[in-house]
Amino acid sequence: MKHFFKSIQRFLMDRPLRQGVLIKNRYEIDRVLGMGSYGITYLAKDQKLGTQVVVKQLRNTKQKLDQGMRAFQYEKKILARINHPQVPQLLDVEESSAGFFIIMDYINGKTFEDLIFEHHYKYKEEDVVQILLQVIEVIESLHNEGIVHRDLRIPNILKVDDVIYIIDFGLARFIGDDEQVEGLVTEQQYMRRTTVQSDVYALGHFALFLLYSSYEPNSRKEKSWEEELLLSPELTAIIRKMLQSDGYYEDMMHLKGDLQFIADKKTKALNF
Ligand SMILES: Nc1ncnc2c1ncn2[C@@H]1O[C@H](COP(=O)(O)OP(=O)(O)OP(=O)(O)O)[C@@H](O)[C@H]1O
Repeated sequence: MKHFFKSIQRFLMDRPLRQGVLIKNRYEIDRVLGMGSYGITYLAKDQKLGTQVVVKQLRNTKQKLDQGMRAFQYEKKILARINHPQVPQLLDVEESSAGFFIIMDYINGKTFEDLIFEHHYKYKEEDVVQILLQVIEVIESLHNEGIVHRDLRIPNILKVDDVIYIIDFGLARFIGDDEQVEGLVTEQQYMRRTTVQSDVYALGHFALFLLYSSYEPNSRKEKSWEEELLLSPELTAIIRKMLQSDGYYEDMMHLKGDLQFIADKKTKALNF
């Protein structure tokens, strides 16, 4: 019974804000975009500028938990540090009895998850090389600022008119700012390390996700991605190195160099 009342209380406390609610007397809630474990993300309107913004609210039930508050403060600090045109900019913060909110740019685009699963885009090797080069350009500058994203997946990489944007810095960390990763399975551990290699590793999976969009299975037998995708030996070697199956990339610059080599080779072949 006690447990039942507790869950009802939690449900009521964590109900998303209604449409029309004003944050900081300025940001008018429109609708919920997503509900994560610590936060609720809304699309809102900045009444002063007439623009759309994203409001991320720390769940009321998480305010008293160290972990929840730490996650909120960390995301705020990371966004405040980043100043990149392809990353949402931190616009405002509200920390009062009304709640804890981060206000940032709204990136009105399509995620690669939307593009693959809703719009049925099929990415071929050349496309993937070009997309990776664009993503790496952004990530490399984050790394130069001492930040690792640690959650580079298809729902967090967007396209707006052919320009790539990176969102969701909820798991981002300053490089070397270690934390416990016990209890995670090996693959998660790789992605959660606070080193640049965790982003390289995640981008290896991102690349495979894109490449599988144009894969048509022709047998029921389970095979490795190398056997299924039949990529060029050069791209196979690069992805294997990204996934640390065969050496590893020290940084994004080396990865970019290898990808650029493939891209240039393709252009040269076309010019003949
Ligand atoms: N700046 C932004 N611009 C556009 N859409 C955004 C932005 N930030 C978040 N979103 C969208 O809002 C939704 C929820 O975002 P968010 O990533 O913050 O939380 P989540 O994915 O639900 O949870 P978690 O924090 O556990 O990843 C996602 O669909 C995401 O695409």
